[in-house]
Amino acid sequence: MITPTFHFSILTDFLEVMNEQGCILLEKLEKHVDKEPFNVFLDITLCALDIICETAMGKNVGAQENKDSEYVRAIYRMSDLIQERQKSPWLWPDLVYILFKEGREHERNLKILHNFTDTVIAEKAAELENTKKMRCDNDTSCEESGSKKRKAFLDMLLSATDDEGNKLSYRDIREEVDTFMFEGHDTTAAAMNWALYLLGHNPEAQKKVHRELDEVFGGDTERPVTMDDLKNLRYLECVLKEALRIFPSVPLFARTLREDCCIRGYQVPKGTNVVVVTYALHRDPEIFPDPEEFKPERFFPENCKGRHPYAYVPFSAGPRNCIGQRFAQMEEKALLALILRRFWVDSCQKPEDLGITGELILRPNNGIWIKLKRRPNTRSV
Ligand code: HEM
Repeated sequence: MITPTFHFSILTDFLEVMNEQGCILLEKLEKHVDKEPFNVFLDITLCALDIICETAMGKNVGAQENKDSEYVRAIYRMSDLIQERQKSPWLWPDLVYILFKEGREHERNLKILHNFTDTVIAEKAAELENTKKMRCDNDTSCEESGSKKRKAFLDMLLSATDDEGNKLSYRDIREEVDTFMFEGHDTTAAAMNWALYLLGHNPEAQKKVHRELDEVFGGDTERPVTMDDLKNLRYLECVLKEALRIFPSVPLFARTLREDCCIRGYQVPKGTNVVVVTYALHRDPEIFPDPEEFKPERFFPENCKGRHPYAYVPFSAGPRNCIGQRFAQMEEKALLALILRRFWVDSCQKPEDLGITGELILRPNNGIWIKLKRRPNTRSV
């Protein structure tokens, strides 16, 4: 019911948001050009948060300009609380959790998030009622006093129906939007940070990205990235795939076996919980020789031939795979293109300085420290 909402035309609308928010990010990065190393992790994360808020809910929360807003603080506090709770089995029962100060804090923050989402849903539902009375040109863009109105994922959910014509309840919609808010920005933010870190350590690969960007943009560092540009950035795509191989944003996920199966000669009965550790799977030297080496060429079409489709699964696979995959790939590519067509990146950390942790998301606990230089021969228009 939801997957079709990710069709091409809405993704084009989303690219507009990515360009707008990407420009704000670029202005923030400009301040660091030719200066000391700085930690780029939060800048990229707040940009990804603004993008998901606007595309999922149609609401600009301005996190990049105001990281201290109540809603933004509640999102980050909730992530910390959830991760802490996951590691503390005695806090798992709800009745016990609420007796602890963390449990009460969890309740308070959840209320802030739900109030925000409820208000946005109510506003959108009212807006939808109003626009129904107006002429809609097609199912992705409505004409209101002559201007094209951008659609958010929430608009799609409000009008989505199943095969019998039933609509989603407000509660279902809120759950979907909240899931998107959480799944849809930390993952892409981590992926973009890891890609910058890897490029900053691999100047040859970075030069190839720059060459490709120059071919596609002709040295123009200002114009928005288009869908056609994204299609032409083939080497950058391989870079992003290789970054997700080495540092998969979701380093493991679990499934319950629905039937008995045999894994490497071991009989595993149905009902067993299995964990797919992508971080390890992606380092199988038989499939990816020198697995710790960053080699985007591994993902050239000719080099992928014959590779098992489940040897590389950063977005999982099968019926419960990631529904935001295309969105994520588009966001990563667009933002990396915006950043790299303007700047040269140097990474300032050794792998052991990263403080890699893999709880819900594979993160560098110490941030990503980079230096930026302006690229020569780029022109503003
Ligand atoms: C680089 C970015 C991303 C990566 C690596 C990623 C990876 C994954 C993985 C591995 C799963 C399966 C998790 C499990 O089964 O436990 C998943 C599920 C999911 N992802 Fe993503 N994701 C990314 C970005 C996004 C974005 C941008 C969105 C939304 C816009 C999104 C929405 C979802 C949702 C809703 C699910 C649950 C699907 C279901 O259970 O049927 N993801 N993702």
